Amino acid sequence: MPPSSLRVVYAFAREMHPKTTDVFIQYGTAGFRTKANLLEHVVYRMGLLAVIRSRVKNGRTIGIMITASHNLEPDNGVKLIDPDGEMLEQSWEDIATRMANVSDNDLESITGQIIKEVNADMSLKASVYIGMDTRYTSPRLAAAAANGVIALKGTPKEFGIVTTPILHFCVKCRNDNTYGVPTEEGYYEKIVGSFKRIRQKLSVSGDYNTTLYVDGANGVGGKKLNIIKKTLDGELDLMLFNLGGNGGKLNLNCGADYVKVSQSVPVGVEHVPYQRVASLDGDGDRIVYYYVDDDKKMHLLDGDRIATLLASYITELLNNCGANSLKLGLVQTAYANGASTKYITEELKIPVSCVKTGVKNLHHEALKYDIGIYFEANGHGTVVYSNEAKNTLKKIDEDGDAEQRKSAQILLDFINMTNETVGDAISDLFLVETVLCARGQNITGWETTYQDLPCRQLKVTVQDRNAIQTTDAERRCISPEGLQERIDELVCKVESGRAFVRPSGTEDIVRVYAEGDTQEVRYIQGDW
Ligand SMILES: CC(=O)N[C@H]1[C@@H](OP(=O)(O)O)O[C@H](CO)[C@@H](O)[C@@H]1O
Ligand SMILES: [Mg+2]
Repeated sequence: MPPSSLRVVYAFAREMHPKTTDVFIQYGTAGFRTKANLLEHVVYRMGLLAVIRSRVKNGRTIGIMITASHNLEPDNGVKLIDPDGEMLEQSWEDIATRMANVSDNDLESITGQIIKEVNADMSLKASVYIGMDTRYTSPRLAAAAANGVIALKGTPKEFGIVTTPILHFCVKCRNDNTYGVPTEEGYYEKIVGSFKRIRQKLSVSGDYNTTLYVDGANGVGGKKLNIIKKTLDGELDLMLFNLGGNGGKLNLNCGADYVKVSQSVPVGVEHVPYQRVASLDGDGDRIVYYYVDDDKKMHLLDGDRIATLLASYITELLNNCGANSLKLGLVQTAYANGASTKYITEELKIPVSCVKTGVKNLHHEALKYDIGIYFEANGHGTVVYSNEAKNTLKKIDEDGDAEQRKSAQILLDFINMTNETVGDAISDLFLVETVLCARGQNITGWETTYQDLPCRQLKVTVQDRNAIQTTDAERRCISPEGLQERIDELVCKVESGRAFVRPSGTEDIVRVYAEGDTQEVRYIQGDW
């Protein structure tokens, strides 16, 4: 592109999407996230960067998602999606941060520098998919992203309001047409279609009940389930709550993050004892389950539970079809409940690894297995399958005996129902429902597999959260000096005690996590 036309681009940026704040913003665990009114220039610049990234990837499609997930309505955010539907490659996070913080005057020269550094051929075509969540600030930001793409002569395609995982899925399909059709309908066809196919093979039996209540967090996930609900032909009876009407506010006292962190039931949901409820987050990439008992006590079945449920079922199917040579493993973070890790290692006898917080870290570790299951305790996770795993199962489906073929077919549908690009509340919901149905199990049956250790998570505001540095997958602190020794002193007095602190990558706070064998311990050690 000749320099004169680039100059027009930057004049346009100054005019239409000026940088109005000097507050430094960083590409964190899940992209840029802050108050929506501070983001317009950042999103425009991410439009420019997505075009550069697409050209570095030979014109393959890149995604831009406008969302602040579980944050409250005044916030918003933006993140880039790489061609395989994965989170942006880590080395580009610094590039994104540089581009977001430079002054309007220096935008032109920095962009030029970056184009050189990454060796982008600016004569190539570039394609960018743009999606957004339901926030009232999202359309304006999505338009800024599209302006950025057009400015560098890329081709934007706007998907409107979609869940984050739907956009990841579409990006992947656009670059790999064997995965599916890159549209919202293509997504339903693959995920929901596979669910219905499996249901034809499994009869509803035992304690399983086809009614599922859903807390939609007043976000996009509930809205999409409302579309899906009409196509389920009675295979699953969804009762949807918190769909954004009746004055319900996005993520306010509802949704997966609220339920997990506050360990309380969301507002806006009718509570019937022992009825299982699935709670989604604002952009539909996280899910946790819960129920209330006769005493109105809430029982939470979080991401660790979902991971163990899926891992045990997949192991069972692998054994049934004689594909035991495939290596299956589970990936967690330090926030995983100690009881779940013990159950996975001692009962399921499945290898488990612990990595740093953030889905990208879990995803990459999971890819090391033939079948890698990863979940954050907060309900963000999925399963990834290697080509070797898929081919082995297809071969069994062709050559195996009747029993083996039956299990291989169920597993192949199970794979099809999985959004392998990223954690996906809708896909995970269908996976969980499939396992419970196959086992004739209700939510209390699922819960009995192990008992969670009581735990608490707190947020602490400090002057400089980056003063805290960690090691060993964030489980130990190396700075400031003396902090880890003090934690150790407290923890060693507690049976099954474990605690750690780490700076958040999405909020300006430090997170403190502690667990022990009884809830009371918390009061004895009042200063936790
Ligand atoms: C303890 C916790 O839940 N942390 C969350 C949170 O990250 P922090 O870096 O802890 O702020 O947001 C991430 C993005 O949604 C999510 O991946 C992660 O699990
Ligand atoms: Mg989310």
